[in-house]
Amino acid sequence: MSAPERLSPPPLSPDRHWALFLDVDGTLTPLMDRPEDVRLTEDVISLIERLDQRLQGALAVVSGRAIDNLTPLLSPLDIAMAGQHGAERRDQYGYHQADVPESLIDHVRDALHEFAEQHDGISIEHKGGSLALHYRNAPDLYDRAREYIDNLLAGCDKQMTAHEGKCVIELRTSSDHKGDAIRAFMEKPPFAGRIPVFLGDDVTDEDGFGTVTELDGLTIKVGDGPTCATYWLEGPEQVAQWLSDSLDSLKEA
Ligand SMILES: O=P(O)(O)OC[C@H]1O[C@H](O[C@H]2O[C@H](CO)[C@@H](O)[C@H](O)[C@H]2O)[C@H](O)[C@@H](O)[C@@H]1O
Repeated sequence: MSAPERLSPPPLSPDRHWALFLDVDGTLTPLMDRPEDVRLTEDVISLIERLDQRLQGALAVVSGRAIDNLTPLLSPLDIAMAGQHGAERRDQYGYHQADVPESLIDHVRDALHEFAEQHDGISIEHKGGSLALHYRNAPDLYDRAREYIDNLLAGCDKQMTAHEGKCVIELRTSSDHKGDAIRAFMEKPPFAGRIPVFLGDDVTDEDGFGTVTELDGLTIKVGDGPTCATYWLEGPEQVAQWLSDSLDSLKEA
């Protein structure tokens, strides 16, 4: 992986059939101190709605958030979604979730809350089948948090794995990743037979870029950081502009 070359993506052209996959935090919306304070603007919601119609439903958000959390965030949209980095998916075929060993999740959740109670600025997000420890408001505590998590997971026979994101350590039981979710969507209508396009900003989006590259699609990295994506956009504002340009371009069909 290398730093992106900062090649601007062209808008989606009307002569091809595209399937659009969108990350949420850092891509559709700027990062904020607290995940629960994030809102999508009405403009972005409207763009997604019109693109979803134009692409005949071949649009999905692919997020680290839980679907239960994405649903109100994206309201009133009723679109395909993958949550918890691919551990769950919801589309016209129903809801699919990787197996969740609940006693393990409960044990790890309690241990993480214990750590958070002892360390100001640390917060825990419980997503159902996975968990996240946020340290954006206490970045100096990263080393201590990572060591605590490594010890905790070693004591659980490594049935969960830890993944780094932006000021967050995500703990998952599922080995599914964003690329697996995109591949699963691409196997069925309305996605099947189309060219996938994925926009994402974080380390965990690299799995999505890898899969989309294998499927001969387009990959767009948002913001700084090493990536295997081909194209680059500076931030959520530029993403919204690209979505708007793509919508205009697709209307020409
Ligand atoms: O895959 P995404 O849709 O980008 O979700 C990744 C994680 O996003 C959220 O955390 C991040 O955004 C927060 C709000 O801006 C920020 O406070 C935090 O530091 C970031 O890591 C979300 O809370 C996580 O569950 C997602 O996995």
